[in-house]
Amino acid sequence: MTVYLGSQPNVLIADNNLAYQALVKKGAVFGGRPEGMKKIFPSRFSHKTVALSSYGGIWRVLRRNLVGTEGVLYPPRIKSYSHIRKRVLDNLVAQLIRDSKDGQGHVYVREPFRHAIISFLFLLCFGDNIDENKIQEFEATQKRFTVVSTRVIKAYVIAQKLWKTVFKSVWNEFEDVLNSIEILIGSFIQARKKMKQKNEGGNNIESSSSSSSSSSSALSYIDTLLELDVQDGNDKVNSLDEADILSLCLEFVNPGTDSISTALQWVMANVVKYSGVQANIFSEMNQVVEQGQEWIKENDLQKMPYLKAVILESLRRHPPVNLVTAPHMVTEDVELAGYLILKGTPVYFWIPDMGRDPNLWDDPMEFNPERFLSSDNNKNGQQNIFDITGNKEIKMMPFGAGRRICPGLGVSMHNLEYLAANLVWCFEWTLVNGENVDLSEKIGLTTDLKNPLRACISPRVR
Ligand code: HEM
Repeated sequence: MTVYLGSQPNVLIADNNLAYQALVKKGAVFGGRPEGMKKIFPSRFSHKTVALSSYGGIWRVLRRNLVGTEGVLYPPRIKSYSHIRKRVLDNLVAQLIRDSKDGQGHVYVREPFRHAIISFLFLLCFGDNIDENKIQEFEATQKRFTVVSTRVIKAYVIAQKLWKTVFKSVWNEFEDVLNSIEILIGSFIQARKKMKQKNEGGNNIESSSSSSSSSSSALSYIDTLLELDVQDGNDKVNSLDEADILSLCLEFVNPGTDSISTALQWVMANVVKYSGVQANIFSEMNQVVEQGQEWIKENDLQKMPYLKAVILESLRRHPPVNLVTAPHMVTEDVELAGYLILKGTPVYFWIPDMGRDPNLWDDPMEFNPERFLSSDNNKNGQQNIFDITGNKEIKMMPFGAGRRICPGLGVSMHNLEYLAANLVWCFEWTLVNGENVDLSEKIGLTTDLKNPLRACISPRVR
């Protein structure tokens, strides 16, 4: 049996409160991962990743390495990657200007956004000194990997254990793309190892922050993985092998790329559709940044509650991830709302329903950022900030909730705010003549716009 929480036709139980109980109160019980997911991928592809590990020792070590105090996604460290974000922003703005000249003023945003996000995650993963052409090579291979992986999953759903025999061409294609990825990532790992050896005895890897020199600087995910020891049952401590590192790097770059870039596309679709929203963001920015400032800086963002409300409203109304990326599995028999859910049962949470519950939100299908602007002020005179983690109650859960909550939450929110703010600061966005923005959804691994966003942009003069 499979349990779905949400209100889709095949759903057994529909209630936000149940999601809260399952994910937060009984988090450890609902924190497993079905074994079936691991069987899909061949053995050379390691299963030692955060998302695929069941709740327990290995999961804890890998997750702490990612988001704990020594990790690259540790929230206070996120701002220290501002040089990478600025490099990505400059490229994105230049690309949009080029595209708008070719397209007589209008641009399609999906590919430029995707390239910006993959560049950011790539540089965070493999080191901030890598050239643009390597990013492009990786992006092309990664795109192929995503396409082929989707075929693999379909083949597995149809033929289960026999998929490699029944769908031999898919298997060959998968082997081929894995080879390319292995070679590419292997070369990044070697380059990073060499650079570390060169720096040994001298520079601390975190100390400098140059972004263009060949001796890189900011802590990268690869650095943390190369140093990591994992206890593999029976008290045996091992360092990660190359297959583990490969899988962890893919886990770092792949899901984040599509989810952040799709989320950014939804934000900008609403900005273009509702000119009042754009005007409010721009007016808020004008009140907090200095005159003539060329771009919105990281520290400016915390003075922009309206911008944050727009991002939250977009994630509520259009969560990019629909079913929690990987299904949860119940690790022991548990009772939920009178249902006995047996150990080993996969449980899916239909994320969009959680944020569109009419019992919790007025006019849930309306795009209304003001709903996040609480009139209560706390002691410091700052606006109360909506708790997106769901720790107190679940009203929406674009990043999941509980122990398995997305470790990329902090970096994703920060990147979304930074990029959306700067896109409005650099350009005025308007509808292409005679067109409206179509907010219909296309549901896949992420929920994308059915018709990719196209808009006119005019650089703002300052
Ligand atoms: C807008 C951007 C993003 C959204 C909406 C999103 C959403 C999600 C959701 C819904 C889950 C499932 C949580 C659960 O199982 O309960 C998840 C898990 C995960 N996400 Fe994200 N994600 C985003 C960005 C990222 C980024 C940038 C990274 C890494 C750099 C990342 C890495 C992961 C990992 C490793 C997990 C598995 C966590 C675990 O099993 O403990 N995500 N994400």
